[in-house]
Amino acid sequence: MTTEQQWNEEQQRVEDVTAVISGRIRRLESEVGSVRGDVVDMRKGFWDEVTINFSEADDVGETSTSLRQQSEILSERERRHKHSTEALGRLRKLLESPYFARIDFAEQGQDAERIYLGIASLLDQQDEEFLIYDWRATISNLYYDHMPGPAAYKTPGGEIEGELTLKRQFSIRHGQIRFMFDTGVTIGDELLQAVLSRSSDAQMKSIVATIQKEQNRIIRDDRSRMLIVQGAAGSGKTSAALQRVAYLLYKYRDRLSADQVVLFSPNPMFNSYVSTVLPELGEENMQQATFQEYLERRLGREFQLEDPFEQLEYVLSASSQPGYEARLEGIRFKSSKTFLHVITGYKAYLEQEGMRFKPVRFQGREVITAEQMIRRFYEFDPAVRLANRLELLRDWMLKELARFGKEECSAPWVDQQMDLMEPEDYQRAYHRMRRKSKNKGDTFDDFTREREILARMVVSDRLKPLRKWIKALRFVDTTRLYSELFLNETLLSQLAEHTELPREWHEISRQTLGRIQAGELAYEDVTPFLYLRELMLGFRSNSNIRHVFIDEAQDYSAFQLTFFKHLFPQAKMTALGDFNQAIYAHASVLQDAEPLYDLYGTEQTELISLTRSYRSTQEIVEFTRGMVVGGEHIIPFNRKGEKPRVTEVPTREKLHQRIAGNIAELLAEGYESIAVICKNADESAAAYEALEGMLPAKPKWIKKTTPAFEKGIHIIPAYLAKGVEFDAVLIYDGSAEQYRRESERKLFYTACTRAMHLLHVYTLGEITPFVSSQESSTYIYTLEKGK
Ligand SMILES: Nc1ncnc2c1ncn2[C@@H]1O[C@H](COP(=O)(O)OP(=O)(O)OP(=O)(O)O)[C@@H](O)[C@H]1O
Repeated sequence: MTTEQQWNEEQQRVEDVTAVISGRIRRLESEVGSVRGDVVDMRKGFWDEVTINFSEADDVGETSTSLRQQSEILSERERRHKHSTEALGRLRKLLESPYFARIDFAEQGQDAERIYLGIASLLDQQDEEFLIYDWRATISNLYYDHMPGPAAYKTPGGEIEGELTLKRQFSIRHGQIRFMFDTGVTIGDELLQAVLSRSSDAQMKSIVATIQKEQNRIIRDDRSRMLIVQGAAGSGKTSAALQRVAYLLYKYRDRLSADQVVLFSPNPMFNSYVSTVLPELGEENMQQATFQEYLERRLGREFQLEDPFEQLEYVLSASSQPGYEARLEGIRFKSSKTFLHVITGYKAYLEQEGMRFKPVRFQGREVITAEQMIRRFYEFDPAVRLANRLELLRDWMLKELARFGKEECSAPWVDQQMDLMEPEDYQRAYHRMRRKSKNKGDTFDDFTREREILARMVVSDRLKPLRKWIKALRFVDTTRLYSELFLNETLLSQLAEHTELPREWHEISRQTLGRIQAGELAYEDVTPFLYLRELMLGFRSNSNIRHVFIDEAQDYSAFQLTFFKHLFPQAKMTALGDFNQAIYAHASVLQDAEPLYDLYGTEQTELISLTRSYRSTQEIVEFTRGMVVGGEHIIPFNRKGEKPRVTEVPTREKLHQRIAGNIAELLAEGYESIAVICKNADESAAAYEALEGMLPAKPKWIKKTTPAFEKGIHIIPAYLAKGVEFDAVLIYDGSAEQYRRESERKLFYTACTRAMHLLHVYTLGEITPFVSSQESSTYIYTLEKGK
């Protein structure tokens, strides 16, 4: 316990530090104000101050120097303005809450130094001593990694040893200490308790004050090229990822900017959910994207692309349709290592034989036939890489096309076309001719030359799209090449190197080809298709990105991760996920970590596991962990709540009455975010329609396109609830009818683990085996009889 005197001393310090912060804010405000004034003024006067006179050659040089100088001054001021505005933002945050912890550390043989930790550093008036240390500074590690007693931290100059004599935590708001206490074993169980007991928010929160030791390892990992985090539901993977971004931006601030970091997340709503964490820490947000957005950008114009949710909806809802099992087998196969191997082997095969090209057609005639192209292509030196040979072919084709164009000038259609030409076209031709004649020293009053140039112009205009098409290597028939894998079983077996093909291969092929013919690509085909294309034509990459974060990494296949590697060749990767939440039908990259290690090699790869779950109460974790393999390793955080309830109802009408009644009670008790989690979109639609009129407040029906996450009552399919959390979760229908297949186990687990404080499973008829196989003491069961 801290004494009153200690409290008063600390309060006094808070006031002293706050006064320094206020002073600095005032100073910076007037500076920012005046810099902003300058910038605005300069913008206004920009063109007035530079002399524009292009009439004399000398003046041109002078003018551009003058322009350059002006623009340099302007951008320097803008940089300063941005810098000052950011500093001001951080100071305002510090004014709210200057620090959250104090540690006293005595280096060997020296007196203890008091170190206060906050979201940014602050020096005293003389710029000599740190009043606050940034939580990301090396010395701050002492707070996260050590309990009172002997302790050490690493600096670039070596390890500093000593003793941690005090570890104190604060909650400070508006210059007042709300609570403070000295902690022992772990980072403030009390503070963590307090933080976790709060109700959920529409936005994810920063966890700087309570980062746990194992999470700190993730945040500060500097060595690995590939960092894999396998963590239980609610173990703080996303939180740690975001703090890691903040850490990297701080540590490498002279060479890393926020736009060089990208976070891939499962859907747009999740993006909005996490978007405030970095700004809350005084940092600019990283880039955020979904993999689907990328795929759409690359292939969306050529095909109608199925998205992952459509695929999942099919998997969850179409089990009675013919061809269902084959599609499932196909999904698994197409995301497997074998298929990745098939695609890479196929490329090697194509270097020798089997290429497919589209002929160059002009007005219904084949200008260059596919056979000619194939012959040419395989005549190039086989030692030259496939992508380079395609470039050689392209150059040859462009020459062929030019030759064809020349010949075509005398074709009758060109004459006709020339008769239809407008005066502007003549004007253009005239100028062109003049230019050319000047170069050659000719005169241009020659009727035949005029005709010739006009004809060339007509032909060239007509051939322009073809040239563009050739330059973009669109003549490579990737669709035909990909289809070939499903048309030619012998070839596929050969490429699969005796790995047995799926049992229903014929049906899989039929489905794949059918979709391609209809101009569609199933989700499981999109990445392999694009991968094949990039292997042949060369990978498009973004070398500016230095850090890639992949959240919900279990939802990706090894194929997709390989893709990321090529896409971001200069980046380090952090992949965070939970194999127990792998809800897609394809093999999860986290199920078997081998492909992940293969990506950059064991040497450069590190795996960190998080087993402690912070989101849900102890009772909810004890209930949910029984549903998954290895669940016994998940450790609940010691926060008590009510046992989950399971209520079996006889009719749908009763189900809706009970859920509506329950929501009304929860709202009355002050719960602010409540989710009715359904299995899929159809069930959510039905639930929404039935419940909408029965509830005291309007619920939000969450769809895959919902852009932002808000507080309130949500009706949501389980797969969209991934990554987010709610105060109370009501499972709409946890019956055996809905959740019994192995693939549905993880979906059900994901749904239940979204609950922070309260979980209630409703079931229409017999309860899912994932609950009934549980220890009955982990939940309270009620059976409602009657019709
Ligand atoms: N060290 C911590 N201090 C305070 N809160 C924490 C800490 N770690 C995690 N939490 C809280 O636990 C909850 C779950 O965290 P988060 O969403 O990051 O977990 P996750 O592992 O990504 O979960 P899931 O895989 O289930 O989506 C959040 O409310 C987060 O604020």
